[in-house]
Amino acid sequence: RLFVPSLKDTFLESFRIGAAVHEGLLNDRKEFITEHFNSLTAENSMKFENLQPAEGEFDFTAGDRIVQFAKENGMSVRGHTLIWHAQTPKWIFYEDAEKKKLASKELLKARMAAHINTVVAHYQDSILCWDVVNEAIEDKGSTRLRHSLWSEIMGEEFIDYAFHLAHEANPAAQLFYNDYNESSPSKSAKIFETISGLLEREVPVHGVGLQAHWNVNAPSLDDIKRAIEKYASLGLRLHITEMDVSVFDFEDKNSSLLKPTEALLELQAERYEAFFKIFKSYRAHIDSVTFWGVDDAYTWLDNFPVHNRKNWPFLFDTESMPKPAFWRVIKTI
Ligand SMILES: Oc1ccccc1CN[C@@H]1C=C[C@@H](O)[C@H](O)[C@H]1O
Repeated sequence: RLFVPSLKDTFLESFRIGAAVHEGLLNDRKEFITEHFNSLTAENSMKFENLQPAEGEFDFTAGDRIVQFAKENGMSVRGHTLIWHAQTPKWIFYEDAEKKKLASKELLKARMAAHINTVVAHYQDSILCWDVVNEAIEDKGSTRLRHSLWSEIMGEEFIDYAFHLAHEANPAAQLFYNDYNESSPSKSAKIFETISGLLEREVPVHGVGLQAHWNVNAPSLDDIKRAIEKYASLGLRLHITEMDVSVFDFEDKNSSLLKPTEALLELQAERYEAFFKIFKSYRAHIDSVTFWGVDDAYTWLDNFPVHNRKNWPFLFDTESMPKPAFWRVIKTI
C-alpha cells in the first residue's frame, strides 16, 4: 500500500487545509476527508436559497449535518455565504409575491437582518468564520461595485450593514469579504478600495477570502503575490477559500479530453507547487487554504465555464488517489 502523508498534518504549522463538501461526500469519503482536511465549507447547503427558500421558512438540516461531522472530527467550519447576488431566492427583493415591485430599502434591510440574525444565531460558535458578503465587486471596466438587486435597492451600504449585522449576531465570529479573480491587478485594486472604505467607516471586517479559482495558465505568480501583499497590508487575515486549478485556461472551451494528459498533470503539478510556495511564504497572514471540493470525482468546474465538460482540478484523482500535484505540494513544506 502506498504511504500517503496527511495534507492537514503536513501544513499543521502553517495553515488549516479545508474542503468544500456536500452531504453525499461525507457519507462516501469520510476517512479520506478526516485524513486530509481540518476545515469544512458547505459547497451549497448554507447559501441563502438553501437556508431560507421562502420567507420565514428556514431549513438547516443539510448545514447541520456538515457542522455535526466537523464537530465529531475536530474540524472547523467556514460559513459560506450570508449575502450574495447568486443562489439567492427572488422573494427577498420584491415587495410581495406578485414580484411586480422591488422591495423598499427598509423592507430589504429588515429581511437581510432576519436572515443573518437567524442563521448566525443558529450556528453560533459552531461557525466562527463567515463569508459575510460574496462577490460584490465588478470584474469589467472601471466600475467598482457589481450591480445587483442588493446594490440597486440598498446602495453600497448593503455591504456595511451585512457586516454590522453579522458582528452583532456573533461578536466572536471572524467576518470575511470573499471574491474571485481576486489576483487580477484591476479587480484587487477595487477590492482593496472597497475594504479600505469599510475599515474607514469602522465596519467590523476581519478577513479577505481569496477564492483562488485558478488554472494551468493564469493568474501569474506575480499577480498573486501582489494581491496577497495588498490585502495583507490592510492588517486583515487571509483565507484561500475555494481553490481549484482547472486544466483548461478560462478561454479554452475544448471539451474533447476524456482524461487529463500526462503533460497537463505535470503542468498542474508545477502550478500547485508554485502556489503553495507562495502560501508558505505568506503563512503569517494566511490562516487556511480550502479547496472547492475534495477530489476529481466531482468539481463545480465539470459545468463551468463549459457545461458538461469534465475537469480534474484537485490534488487527488477520481479515486481519491494522490496526483503528481499532491507530491509536489507535500514537498513544499
Ligand atoms: O469563478 C467564478 C466565475 C464567475 C462566477 C462565479 C465564480 C466563482 N463563484 C464561486 C464558485 C462556486 C460557488 O459554489 C461558490 O459559492 C462561489 O463563491
